[in-house]
Amino acid sequence: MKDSHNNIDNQRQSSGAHSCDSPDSPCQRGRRELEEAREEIARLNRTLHRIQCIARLGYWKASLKANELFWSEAIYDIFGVDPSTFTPSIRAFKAMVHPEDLESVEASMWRAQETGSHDVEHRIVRPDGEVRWVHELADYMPEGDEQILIGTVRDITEQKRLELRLRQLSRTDELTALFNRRYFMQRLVQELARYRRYGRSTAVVLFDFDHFKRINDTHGHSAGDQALVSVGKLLRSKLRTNDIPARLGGEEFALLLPETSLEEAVGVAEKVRQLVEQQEFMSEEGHRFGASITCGVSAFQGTEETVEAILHRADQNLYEGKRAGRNRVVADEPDS
Ligand SMILES: Nc1nc2c(ncn2[C@@H]2O[C@H](COP(=O)(O)OP(=O)(O)OP(=O)(O)O)[C@@H](O)[C@H]2O)c(=O)[nH]1
Repeated sequence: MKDSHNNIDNQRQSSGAHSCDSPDSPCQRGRRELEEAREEIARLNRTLHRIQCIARLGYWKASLKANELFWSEAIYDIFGVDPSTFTPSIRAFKAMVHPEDLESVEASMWRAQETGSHDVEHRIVRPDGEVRWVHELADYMPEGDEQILIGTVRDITEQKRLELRLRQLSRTDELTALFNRRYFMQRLVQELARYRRYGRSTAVVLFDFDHFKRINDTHGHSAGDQALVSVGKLLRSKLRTNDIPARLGGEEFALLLPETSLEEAVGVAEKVRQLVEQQEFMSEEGHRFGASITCGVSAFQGTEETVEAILHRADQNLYEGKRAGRNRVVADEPDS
């Protein structure tokens, strides 16, 4: 009887059907394979995380109704929060969106339910106060009655910084740091559209230095340049923030004054004229000298108004001021 038991045990052990002790048993092999698979997944996750960090890209899944949000590790890095203490939720995410961008983020999320895609660039404010730009791209995938968004978020702060810098450069006059002619003309076209639509009064002042050639000849070309720079500083510090002071080229400047009547624009031009008159400029040898400007002022008027017409009137007024003796402001006749 005992022998027959031993035989059965031997048979079981040799077939390996029920023992996990032997390293070659299917049970142990299974455990090893499972362990290796886990390690492989962990390795892939680390690689994926690394790649996401390099690309500054994270992925997320949001359940809109349940207010649930899953974040991949890279998003915690981008948002500057600690995964061990921060629990993502749609509410918590929205609290970190820059207040000025929240409306467009929410609008894009709602639009996604119709168009199928969520695509928005916006700023976030991290807990340390740093503001970053992100680009979110997601697909809308309803599951039953749950509204699911699955997507990516990419840190585009550096790209935005360069973009903003480029935009700034493309509209800035190099010498005076005022706006350049191109930007002035773009804004003038926009303001004309606003005037036509809402009837908002907008005025233009054109001015240039009097006898600038003499300034260059007497005090040196770089003193002339410095005079232009000083006027740039003066305009930037003395005008309202939504006024557009520009250097059109050479010693010719322009002010685009939104929400400003002809009468008010004459006041602004007169103020600038007096400020320039009171300013002391410096020659290359360190000698102080004075200068003056002549201004031509015009404002949008009538239903047939064009950009060319308002600039032409302002230019004619400037010419008239030069002819009448310089250092003065000449404006359109009201309702001319
Ligand atoms: N320093 C300097 N001079 C410039 C610049 N652009 C133009 N000028 C000079 O500005 C002078 C302008 O001369 P004009 O157009 O005859 O005018 P003006 O001498 O100011 O005389 P009025 O405008 O009639 O009062 C020229 O000598 C130009 O060479 C600049 O960027 N820097």
